Amino acid sequence: MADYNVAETFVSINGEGIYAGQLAVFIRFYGCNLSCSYCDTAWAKDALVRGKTMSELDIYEYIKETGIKNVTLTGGEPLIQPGMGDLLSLLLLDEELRVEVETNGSAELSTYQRETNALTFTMDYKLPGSGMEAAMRLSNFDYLKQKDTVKFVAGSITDLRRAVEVIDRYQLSGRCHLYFSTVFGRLSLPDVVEFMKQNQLNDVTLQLQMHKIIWGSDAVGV
Ligand SMILES: C[S@@+](CC[C@H](N)C(=O)[O-])C[C@H]1O[C@@H](n2cnc3c(N)ncnc32)[C@H](O)[C@@H]1O
Ligand SMILES: Nc1nc2[nH]cc(C(=O)O)c2c(=O)[nH]1
Ligand code: SF4
Ligand SMILES: [Mg+2]
Repeated sequence: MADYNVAETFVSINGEGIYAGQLAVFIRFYGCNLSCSYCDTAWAKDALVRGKTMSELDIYEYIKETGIKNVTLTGGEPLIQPGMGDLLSLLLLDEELRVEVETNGSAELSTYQRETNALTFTMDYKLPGSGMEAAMRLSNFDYLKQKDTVKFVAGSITDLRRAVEVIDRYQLSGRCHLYFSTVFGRLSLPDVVEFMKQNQLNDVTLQLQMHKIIWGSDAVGV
């Protein structure tokens, strides 16, 4: 039984990814090994913030108390928490739950056993504007399944061009979901759509962070 450092827990609608628009219970883990230029959750790795300690059972019981079936594990970076494999195994024993892990692309994915569609990874590929591209673990692409997602958060058209290069070079089209998002408020959205048209990006989904549209970009706990 491991203990996990949890920055916050809440129920909201999922604003991102393949379950966007559906209710989800969020477990936001404390701490991150990267430092993206645009991080909207930098407080969750601030040394002054004390996360709460929760065991696997505490987390499971909290999830069940909410009555919500979509579970999003995020952070910070969830996959640097020791014991994460045990937590995932426990959550997946409950066939009612659908677990999504938001991960930053630097953590090893091959260690997680996945016979089930109830666990999906949304893996960021950090683009040049993040300052963190060198940390990407490219071998993760080999472990992605159809229901997983590679997500590119772009702060410029240069970033979008790099995303297309990565999709082409690693032949990601058709292998998993591909999402574009913008660093919130940073890029002109018509320009992003124009870029998608120009590049005939038939397999890419543009997603806007729905929770920021609903509650504003500075709201926490939503
Ligand atoms: C806060 S991160 C936590 C999970 C993990 N550390 C990661 O980076 O994927 C969750 C998602 O929010 C995205 N994100 C962070 N800051 C953002 C911003 N300012 N605008 C748009 N998306 C942002 C990240 O790229 C990631 O896809
Ligand atoms: N409502 C809402 N949906 C989200 N989907 C992914 C989030 C994240 O921070 O990983 C997030 C978040 O912070 N809030
Ligand atoms: S990896 Fe995720 S949590 Fe860490 S700094 Fe980047 S966006 Fe923020
Ligand atoms: Mg967020």
